[in-house]
Amino acid sequence: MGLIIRDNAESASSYVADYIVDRITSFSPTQTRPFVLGLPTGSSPLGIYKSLVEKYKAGLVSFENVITFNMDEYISLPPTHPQSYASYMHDNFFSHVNIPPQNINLLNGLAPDLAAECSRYESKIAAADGIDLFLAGLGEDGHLAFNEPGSSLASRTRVVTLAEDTILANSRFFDDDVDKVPRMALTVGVKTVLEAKEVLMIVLGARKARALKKCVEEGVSCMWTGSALQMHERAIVVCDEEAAGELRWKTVKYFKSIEHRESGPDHSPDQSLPIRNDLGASQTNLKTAAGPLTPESTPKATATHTSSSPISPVAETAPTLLTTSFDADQSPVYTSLEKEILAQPVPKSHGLLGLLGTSSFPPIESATRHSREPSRARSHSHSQSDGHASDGDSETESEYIDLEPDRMASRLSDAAFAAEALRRLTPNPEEGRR
Ligand SMILES: O=P(O)(O)OC[C@H]1O[C@](O)(CO)[C@@H](O)[C@@H]1O
Repeated sequence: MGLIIRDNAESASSYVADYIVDRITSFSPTQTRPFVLGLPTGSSPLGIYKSLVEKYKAGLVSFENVITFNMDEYISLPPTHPQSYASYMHDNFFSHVNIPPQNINLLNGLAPDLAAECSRYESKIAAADGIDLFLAGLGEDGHLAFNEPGSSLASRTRVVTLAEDTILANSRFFDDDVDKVPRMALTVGVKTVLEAKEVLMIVLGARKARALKKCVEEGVSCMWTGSALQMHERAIVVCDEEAAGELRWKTVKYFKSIEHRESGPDHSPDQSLPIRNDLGASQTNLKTAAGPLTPESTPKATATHTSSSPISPVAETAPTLLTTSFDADQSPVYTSLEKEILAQPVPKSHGLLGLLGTSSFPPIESATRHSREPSRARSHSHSQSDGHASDGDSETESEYIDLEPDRMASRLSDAAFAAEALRRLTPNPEEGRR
């Protein structure tokens, strides 16, 4: 999952609008090969729709060969109701662009058989050969479409009961009267969204900060269904600074650094947008924890491995960035980012050394304590004084600080090998001072 952080809602929305326009134009849709776009409602996408309408009016994009599927609709509101999502889409987008009415797909919250309506919708998505790009928002309770906390991550289009949090949040569109908010809705499922070829999620404002943190920094959970995007190979979350307000500094720094490293001082942030490549299909400059994929950073002659498994944005970074490509002399070909990582000092962690595959190991150290008996005594007296039970063998981290040559080396049968082992061991600096 990639994360793009912009200063404010306007620049985040314009990033997304540029992205969508680029995807549609590079796809070059035709009547027989239309571009299929999934769409959300709510306050978050308003700036995106405004920008898309402007771009259409400026002749930068056409929706003539675009098919849309909206993600959700309230049950019981007629399409003409000002707060129905059908009205919302008509007012904010469809009536301003050249999309043919037959290309618009909306869930009908008044259908006599709601279950049949949901199956019809899934079949229609399948008949359109799936959704190319699903634009999504995020609820304050972390919902993706109307997949409220507890929704199955394998769910499909269905009838749902809205959560109290959502009813409260959406009451602002119903004269602040919670009683006017419908209690039920139709929504595409989490799996329906995950099956899209690409997902872009817009998250704006401080009231989404907690949900964004849950979805980006914590595990995939049915209690925060937006977190399911971690399982998608082509998912990007675009947020503003306010929504990013509860993310860890490490997370923000990491994702910003990917963008900056990619674009560099001479490149505009537009370099982060999808770029059409000469293979015919449009290729997206995705920001993943395994590094961005761009035609520039992925020369055709080389193969760059990017993991398709969910990757924590916070934890492991460097090991996943190593390119597995080689030039004619079988020497590894590294990107500038990888060269930068490889130039960094080798961490003094034995666990990472193996992953880095370097031969410059630091001297072998033994974790054997200088003397076990005094340590036991310390541990024992400590456990007695603080009143906690102890088996008398507990070992605290501080007890491991004193290192000495591994005495086991002297027991090696091969004398030359033992001498070499002893020579390479690091003596305990305290030893000499005693
Ligand atoms: O942007 P808002 O108004 O906070 O709504 C969040 C999300 O909730 C929904 O309204 C319900 O799915 C989405 O369409 C929207 O993305």
